[in-house]
Amino acid sequence: MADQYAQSGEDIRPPETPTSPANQVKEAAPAIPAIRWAEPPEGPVLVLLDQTRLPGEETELVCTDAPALVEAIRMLAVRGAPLLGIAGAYGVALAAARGFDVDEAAVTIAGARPTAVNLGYGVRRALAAYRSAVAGGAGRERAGAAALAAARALHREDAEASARMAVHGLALLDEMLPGGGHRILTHCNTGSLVSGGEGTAFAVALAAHREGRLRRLWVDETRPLMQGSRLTAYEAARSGMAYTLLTDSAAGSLFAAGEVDAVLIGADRIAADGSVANKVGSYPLAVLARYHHVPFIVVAPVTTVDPETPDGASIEVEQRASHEVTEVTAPYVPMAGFEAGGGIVVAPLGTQAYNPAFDVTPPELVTAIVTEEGVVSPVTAGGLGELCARSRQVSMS
Ligand SMILES: CSC[C@@H](O)[C@@H](O)C(=O)COP(=O)(O)O
Repeated sequence: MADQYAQSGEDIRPPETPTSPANQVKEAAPAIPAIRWAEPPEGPVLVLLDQTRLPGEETELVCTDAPALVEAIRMLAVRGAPLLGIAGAYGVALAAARGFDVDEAAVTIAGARPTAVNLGYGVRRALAAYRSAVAGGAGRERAGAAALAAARALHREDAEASARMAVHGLALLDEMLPGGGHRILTHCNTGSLVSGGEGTAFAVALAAHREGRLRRLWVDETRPLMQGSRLTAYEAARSGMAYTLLTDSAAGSLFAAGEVDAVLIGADRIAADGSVANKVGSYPLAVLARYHHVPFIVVAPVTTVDPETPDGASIEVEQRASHEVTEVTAPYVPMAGFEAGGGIVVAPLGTQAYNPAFDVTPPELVTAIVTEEGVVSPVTAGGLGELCARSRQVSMS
């Protein structure tokens, strides 16, 4: 493997020790928060860090109503399961605060993308708070305040969950890989850009980095929208961790070279049987991990477990436009209507692309699921009964 690195002309070998000076701990999160609520005089508005512009520009996108938020969600300015939940909750509060039809807003926001279960959860939670305030005699303003309080609570809880996932995930890594020096492969983006805190899978890698136990984060670029190269590499670079970017299709040779100790990914929806929907390309990694006897670890909050979806076949996988594959846009430039991306064309005009945003990994390929409540193996636990029960409790709170 060392020879192979040398041939590329660039020495990307892991540092001699995990705590070498090059591996300094810095702040991973962008200077602008992924989401924030602004009160008057700026608001009431919902302000998003426009993730389509990263890593080139850190710019904000201001949403004044539900249709603007729906567009931001569809074009992936705001994305990732936990953050979609938070955005959904704030979206309901926004509709209330600005005098729009709250029920209509809730329906359109919840329907913006189908796979991440957290989006609907966040919307329902804020809507329930709004309705219960109305039922209790509150006027529009007080009911809106109740929806906003629910959104803020979800935002805070997600940050707390993220911190606890990091603790459980790092303990699991240390148990599975005694000796430290973890070489972790991750896919898509699961850091502070998808969370009220430091994220899911990325938060675990960050914890390992801070403890001096991360030797290298291997970052899949994540075709076609490059969440890995644009966002995860950006967060990894900011944190000062040792990381290397690879094309998705290079993962096989990386496993074969014995360079991966564990795979850490997030999830958009976990079915009751332990099937995991995550960014397309996750399932092939699970197959590779099994073949190479490498743990495949999923990190997600309890709210991503969906007791109402019995199995993987029941998960709706979002299909996205052909142009995301037939054109290369860097950064991804949103265009009205989504008919064309306005990028560099890399396929014959008119080519139809198969472009599922997610794939589903069956439970037998999942070594462990890490939540804020602890670690469970879907196979040895015989399903996710307890986690489902917990998720039901949380979603009714
Ligand atoms: C905690 S993030 C888990 C997933 O939401 C993440 O891996 C992912 O697949 C995001 O997909 P995206 O299409 O960018 O919203």
